[in-house]
Amino acid sequence: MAKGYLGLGSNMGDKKEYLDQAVEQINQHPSITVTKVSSYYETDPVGYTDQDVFLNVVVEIDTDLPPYELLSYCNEIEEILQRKRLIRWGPRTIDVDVLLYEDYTSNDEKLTVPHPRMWERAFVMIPLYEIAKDITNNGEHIEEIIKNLCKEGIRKVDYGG
Ligand SMILES: Nc1ncnc2c1ncn2[C@@H]1O[C@H](COP(=O)(O)OP(=O)(O)OP(=O)(O)O)[C@@H](O)[C@H]1O
Ligand SMILES: Nc1nc2c(c(=O)[nH]1)N=C(CO)CN2
Repeated sequence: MAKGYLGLGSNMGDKKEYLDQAVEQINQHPSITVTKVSSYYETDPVGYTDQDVFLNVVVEIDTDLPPYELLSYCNEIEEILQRKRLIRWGPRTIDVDVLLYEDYTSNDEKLTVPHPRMWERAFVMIPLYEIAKDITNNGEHIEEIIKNLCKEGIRKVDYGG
């Protein structure tokens, strides 16, 4: 069994509903169990900025799927939830990224793990820190990494319940 972390983002339509459906789909796979879900964060768009704000969460999973099969399943969920790929870093109903998979590393274009841009993305690191306090990157603790990130444009959303 491997522990992994997935980053989810949505900035079209009912964003919370897309995130909730994606988490449900992840958990429905017979070889994946969702063990933790972060709070929801409303985040200003990074990269291509002329688009709606995102809603982001990070989930922790236990899985028997090997990394590429996990990626395929993440892509399948994006298809199911009808993500449209029109503009790079542009609007999407749902984006599911593989952030971490145990201590596995891969530099393949199809699957780069750890996700190559995660360490500089506050919309990933802040929800990740909520559910994984001991992550390190090249010996640097997640707390230190977050200290050096711009936290503007990241707002925790309380949906109640
Ligand atoms: N760790 C990873 N998680 C998800 N996709 C990955 C990963 N590493 C490489 N990829 C590849 O990245 C490709 C493009 O992914 P995608 O369109 O979701 O990028 P994006 O979400 O717009 O941007 P970003 O990768 O910066 O988050 C996918 O075809 C996928 O194979
Ligand atoms: N705030 C925010 N910005 C983004 C996001 C995202 O999920 N949240 N995803 C991107 C491509 O994966 C590009 N920019």
